[in-house]
Amino acid sequence: MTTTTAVTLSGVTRRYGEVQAVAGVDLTIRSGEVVALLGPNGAGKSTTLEILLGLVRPDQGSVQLYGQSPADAIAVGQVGVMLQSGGIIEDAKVGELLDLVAGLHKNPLPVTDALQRAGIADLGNRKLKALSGGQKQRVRFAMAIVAQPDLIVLDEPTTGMDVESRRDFWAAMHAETARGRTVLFATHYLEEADAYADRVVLMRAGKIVADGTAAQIKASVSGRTIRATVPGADLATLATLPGVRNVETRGDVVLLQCADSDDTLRYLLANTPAHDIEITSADLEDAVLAIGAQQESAA
Ligand SMILES: Nc1ncnc2c1ncn2[C@@H]1O[C@H](COP(=O)(O)OP(=O)(O)OP(=O)(O)O)[C@@H](O)[C@H]1O
Repeated sequence: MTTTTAVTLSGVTRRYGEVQAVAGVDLTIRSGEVVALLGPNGAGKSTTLEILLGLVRPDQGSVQLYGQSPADAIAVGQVGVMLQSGGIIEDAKVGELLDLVAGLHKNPLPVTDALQRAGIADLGNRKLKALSGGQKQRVRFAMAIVAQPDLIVLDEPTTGMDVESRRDFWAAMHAETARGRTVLFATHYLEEADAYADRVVLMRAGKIVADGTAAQIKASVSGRTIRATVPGADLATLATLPGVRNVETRGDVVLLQCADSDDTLRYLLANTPAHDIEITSADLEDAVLAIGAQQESAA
């Protein structure tokens, strides 16, 4: 089987007034990859997906999906989309809406199959406006897969779902990826990226700041954050301690991102009046900060 390229973004930028929402993104996704686009609020994930889908024009750069424009790829049913809002007709019944979407495509799944795969086989006769947020997300998922697309693009698909629904949703998604579909999803959650993606693309301030497997990303941000009250802290000295990646202050509170928190802790206790010390594992925010700090110091 030859490997085709599903997505090519080259030098894509997009500005909204003062905000550089996307600041030069190059991204290639091969057919069959499951890619998480990870990053904090405002990182540029949604704008990147909107550009990729041809919903927003980039100021610069180009986009191809399967070697075509996004509009052409979507028109032939190669792309299924699940965005955060829109796409739903509140007064319609779930089955009617799916019939409508299926009718736009050449080779759709039977609607009952799409509903079943999305875990909402029992909701076909319910009106959209009577559904919970999580159930509506399932309907959006059914709409995304009914055309049997090669590529599924999802923007924060599990928003509004409880833990059990999230788990069911990802099981349904897993069944789609097992069918060889290419998946690109935006998320805030490192755990979702970790569990479900082969590849994690980390965005910050409109740029891709890391791109690799979840294991590679985690290895690059391994370490701990020490949070301590350090009256009169000498930040310059703290920043030069071996293994300290980043130092920030909030008043008297110092936050130290450390590769080796034991060594840093020993130093703080021996040489400073540090107290109220807490040590936590790096979470996504720490990861983004740590990788961002590395990028800035390398620039
Ligand atoms: N239509 C718009 N008009 C003005 N500013 C916008 C618009 N869309 C996005 N932005 C701005 O561009 C930046 C990137 O936003 P974007 O929604 O792409 O980020 P995101 O990573 O998807 O964030 P979130 O996780 O909160 O959805 C933000 O500062 C946002 O306020």
